[in-house]
Amino acid sequence: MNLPNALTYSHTLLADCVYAGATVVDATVGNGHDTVFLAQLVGPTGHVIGFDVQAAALQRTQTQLVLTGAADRVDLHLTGHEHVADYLTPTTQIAGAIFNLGYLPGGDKTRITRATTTLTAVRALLPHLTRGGRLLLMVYSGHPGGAAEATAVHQFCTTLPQHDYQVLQYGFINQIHQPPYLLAIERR
Ligand SMILES: C[S@@+](CC[C@H](N)C(=O)[O-])C[C@H]1O[C@@H](n2cnc3c(N)ncnc32)[C@H](O)[C@@H]1O
Repeated sequence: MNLPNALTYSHTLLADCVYAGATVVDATVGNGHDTVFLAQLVGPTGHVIGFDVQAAALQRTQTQLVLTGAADRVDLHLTGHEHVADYLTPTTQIAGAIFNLGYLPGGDKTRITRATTTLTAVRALLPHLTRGGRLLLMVYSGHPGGAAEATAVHQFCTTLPQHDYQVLQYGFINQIHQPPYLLAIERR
Protein backbone atom coordinates (compact mmCIF):
# COMPACT_ATOMS: atom_id res chain seq x y z
CA MET A 1 0.00 0.00 0.00
CA ASN A 2 1.27 3.51 -0.88
CA LEU A 3 2.04 6.12 1.73
CA PRO A 4 -1.03 8.32 2.29
CA ASN A 5 -0.82 11.89 1.03
CA ALA A 6 -1.03 14.70 3.56
CA LEU A 7 -4.75 15.31 3.11
CA THR A 8 -5.60 11.64 3.56
CA TYR A 9 -3.36 11.48 6.61
CA SER A 10 -5.09 14.55 8.11
CA HIS A 11 -8.35 12.63 8.06
CA THR A 12 -6.71 9.61 9.68
CA LEU A 13 -5.40 11.82 12.50
CA LEU A 14 -8.84 13.39 12.94
CA ALA A 15 -10.58 10.02 13.00
CA ASP A 16 -8.22 8.98 15.81
CA CYS A 17 -9.08 11.87 18.14
CA VAL A 18 -12.64 12.92 17.28
CA TYR A 19 -15.33 10.93 19.09
CA ALA A 20 -19.12 10.74 18.85
CA GLY A 21 -20.65 13.78 20.54
CA ALA A 22 -17.48 15.90 20.24
CA THR A 23 -17.27 19.56 19.26
CA VAL A 24 -14.92 20.27 16.34
CA VAL A 25 -13.99 23.21 14.11
CA ASP A 26 -13.55 23.43 10.35
CA ALA A 27 -11.74 26.76 10.05
CA THR A 28 -11.77 26.81 6.22
CA VAL A 29 -14.98 25.16 5.00
CA GLY A 30 -14.40 25.66 1.25
CA ASN A 31 -16.16 22.95 -0.73
CA GLY A 32 -17.02 21.15 2.47
CA HIS A 33 -15.04 17.92 2.22
CA ASP A 34 -13.60 18.30 5.71
CA THR A 35 -16.90 19.59 7.09
CA VAL A 36 -18.83 16.56 5.90
CA PHE A 37 -16.11 14.23 7.19
CA LEU A 38 -16.13 15.91 10.62
CA ALA A 39 -19.93 15.82 10.75
CA GLN A 40 -19.83 12.07 10.20
CA LEU A 41 -17.19 11.62 12.91
CA VAL A 42 -19.06 13.56 15.61
CA GLY A 43 -22.40 11.92 14.77
CA PRO A 44 -25.88 13.24 15.58
CA THR A 45 -24.96 14.36 19.12
CA GLY A 46 -21.83 16.24 18.08
CA HIS A 47 -21.25 19.77 16.86
CA VAL A 48 -19.23 21.11 13.93
CA ILE A 49 -18.50 24.84 13.83
CA GLY A 50 -17.42 25.98 10.36
CA PHE A 51 -16.06 29.23 8.95
CA ASP A 52 -15.49 30.63 5.48
CA VAL A 53 -15.46 34.11 4.01
CA GLN A 54 -17.15 33.04 0.75
CA ALA A 55 -20.93 32.61 0.73
CA ALA A 56 -20.82 30.34 -2.34
CA ALA A 57 -18.57 27.91 -0.47
CA LEU A 58 -20.93 27.73 2.49
CA GLN A 59 -23.94 27.25 0.21
CA ARG A 60 -22.28 24.34 -1.59
CA THR A 61 -21.29 22.80 1.72
CA GLN A 62 -24.78 23.21 3.15
CA THR A 63 -26.15 21.32 0.14
CA GLN A 64 -23.69 18.47 0.74
CA LEU A 65 -24.61 18.37 4.43
CA VAL A 66 -28.31 18.12 3.63
CA LEU A 67 -27.66 15.37 1.06
CA THR A 68 -25.63 13.37 3.60
CA GLY A 69 -28.18 13.91 6.39
CA ALA A 70 -25.65 15.66 8.65
CA ALA A 71 -26.82 19.29 8.50
CA ASP A 72 -28.42 19.08 11.97
CA ARG A 73 -25.06 19.13 13.82
CA VAL A 74 -23.25 21.79 11.76
CA ASP A 75 -23.23 25.58 12.17
CA LEU A 76 -21.65 27.39 9.24
CA HIS A 77 -20.55 31.00 9.75
CA LEU A 78 -19.90 33.46 6.93
CA THR A 79 -17.00 35.15 8.64
CA GLY A 80 -13.26 34.80 9.06
CA HIS A 81 -11.89 32.13 11.39
CA GLU A 82 -10.01 34.91 13.20
CA HIS A 83 -13.35 35.51 14.95
CA VAL A 84 -13.60 31.94 16.23
CA ALA A 85 -13.34 33.07 19.87
CA ASP A 86 -16.74 34.77 19.48
CA TYR A 87 -18.29 31.37 18.85
CA LEU A 88 -16.78 29.53 21.83
CA THR A 89 -17.57 29.76 25.52
CA PRO A 90 -14.74 29.67 28.07
CA THR A 91 -15.55 26.01 28.73
CA THR A 92 -15.87 24.81 25.13
CA GLN A 93 -13.76 21.68 24.63
CA ILE A 94 -12.61 20.96 21.08
CA ALA A 95 -11.49 17.48 20.07
CA GLY A 96 -10.31 18.43 16.60
CA ALA A 97 -9.86 21.40 14.29
CA ILE A 98 -8.68 21.65 10.71
CA PHE A 99 -7.36 24.48 8.58
CA ASN A 100 -7.01 23.85 4.87
CA LEU A 101 -4.98 26.89 3.89
CA GLY A 102 -4.71 28.63 0.53
CA TYR A 103 -7.53 29.34 -1.95
CA LEU A 104 -10.75 27.57 -2.80
CA PRO A 105 -10.13 25.04 -5.61
CA GLY A 106 -12.16 26.16 -8.62
CA GLY A 107 -12.86 29.51 -6.95
CA ASP A 108 -11.32 32.98 -6.60
CA LYS A 109 -7.56 32.42 -6.25
CA THR A 110 -7.11 35.82 -4.63
CA ARG A 111 -9.27 34.94 -1.58
CA ILE A 112 -6.45 33.19 0.24
CA THR A 113 -5.88 32.54 3.90
CA ARG A 114 -3.21 34.75 5.48
CA ALA A 115 -0.71 34.27 8.26
CA THR A 116 -2.06 36.97 10.58
CA THR A 117 -5.65 35.77 10.60
CA THR A 118 -4.69 32.09 10.51
CA LEU A 119 -2.48 32.48 13.57
CA THR A 120 -5.11 34.56 15.40
CA ALA A 121 -7.48 31.64 14.98
CA VAL A 122 -4.91 28.99 15.93
CA ARG A 123 -3.98 30.91 19.10
CA ALA A 124 -7.66 31.21 20.03
CA LEU A 125 -8.34 27.51 19.48
CA LEU A 126 -5.35 25.87 21.16
CA PRO A 127 -6.47 26.51 24.78
CA HIS A 128 -9.78 24.82 23.95
CA LEU A 129 -8.24 21.55 22.71
CA THR A 130 -8.94 18.51 24.83
CA ARG A 131 -5.97 16.45 26.00
CA GLY A 132 -5.13 14.39 22.94
CA GLY A 133 -7.12 16.81 20.80
CA ARG A 134 -5.52 17.85 17.52
CA LEU A 135 -5.40 21.00 15.45
CA LEU A 136 -4.35 20.25 11.89
CA LEU A 137 -3.07 22.64 9.25
CA MET A 138 -2.85 21.66 5.59
CA VAL A 139 -0.17 24.03 4.33
CA TYR A 140 0.21 25.11 0.69
CA SER A 141 3.21 27.17 -0.29
CA GLY A 142 3.07 27.20 -4.10
CA HIS A 143 0.60 30.07 -4.73
CA PRO A 144 1.33 33.81 -4.34
CA GLY A 145 1.26 34.55 -0.62
CA GLY A 146 1.48 30.88 0.29
CA ALA A 147 5.17 30.79 1.13
CA ALA A 148 4.89 33.70 3.58
CA GLU A 149 1.98 32.06 5.36
CA ALA A 150 3.75 28.68 5.44
CA THR A 151 6.85 30.25 6.96
CA ALA A 152 4.87 32.08 9.65
CA VAL A 153 2.79 29.05 10.58
CA HIS A 154 5.84 26.80 10.71
CA GLN A 155 7.70 29.31 12.85
CA PHE A 156 4.76 29.58 15.26
CA CYS A 157 4.57 25.80 15.61
CA THR A 158 8.25 25.48 16.45
CA THR A 159 7.77 27.85 19.41
CA LEU A 160 4.96 25.86 21.05
CA PRO A 161 6.12 24.48 24.40
CA GLN A 162 6.87 20.76 24.13
CA HIS A 163 5.42 20.17 27.59
CA ASP A 164 1.97 21.25 26.39
CA TYR A 165 1.92 20.36 22.70
CA GLN A 166 3.65 18.07 20.30
CA VAL A 167 3.80 19.04 16.65
CA LEU A 168 4.21 16.71 13.69
CA GLN A 169 5.13 17.67 10.13
CA TYR A 170 4.11 15.22 7.41
CA GLY A 171 4.52 15.46 3.65
CA PHE A 172 6.39 14.23 0.62
CA ILE A 173 9.75 15.93 0.02
CA ASN A 174 10.79 14.66 -3.44
CA GLN A 175 7.97 15.79 -5.72
CA ILE A 176 8.46 18.16 -8.68
CA HIS A 177 5.58 20.43 -7.67
CA GLN A 178 5.10 21.82 -4.17
CA PRO A 179 2.59 19.43 -2.63
CA PRO A 180 0.72 20.50 0.50
CA TYR A 181 2.08 19.26 3.77
CA LEU A 182 0.48 18.71 7.14
CA LEU A 183 1.26 20.28 10.50
CA ALA A 184 -0.51 18.50 13.33
CA ILE A 185 -0.58 20.06 16.80
CA GLU A 186 -1.62 17.70 19.60
CA ARG A 187 -2.45 18.89 23.11
CA ARG A 188 -0.69 16.82 25.76
C1 LIG B 1 -8.17 25.39 0.48
S1 LIG B 1 -9.76 26.09 0.68
C2 LIG B 1 -10.55 25.00 1.82
C3 LIG B 1 -10.92 23.68 1.24
C4 LIG B 1 -11.93 22.91 2.05
N1 LIG B 1 -11.43 22.46 3.31
C5 LIG B 1 -12.56 21.79 1.27
O1 LIG B 1 -12.70 20.67 1.81
O2 LIG B 1 -12.93 22.02 0.13
C6 LIG B 1 -9.45 27.53 1.69
C7 LIG B 1 -10.71 28.26 2.08
O3 LIG B 1 -10.38 29.22 3.07
C8 LIG B 1 -11.27 30.30 2.93
N2 LIG B 1 -10.76 31.44 3.70
C9 LIG B 1 -9.89 32.41 3.31
N3 LIG B 1 -9.65 33.25 4.34
C10 LIG B 1 -10.41 32.81 5.38
C11 LIG B 1 -10.62 33.26 6.72
N4 LIG B 1 -9.99 34.33 7.20
N5 LIG B 1 -11.48 32.56 7.50
C12 LIG B 1 -12.12 31.46 7.02
N6 LIG B 1 -11.96 30.99 5.77
C13 LIG B 1 -11.11 31.66 4.97
C14 LIG B 1 -11.37 30.50 1.44
O4 LIG B 1 -12.53 31.21 1.11
C15 LIG B 1 -11.38 29.05 0.95
O5 LIG B 1 -12.69 28.58 0.76
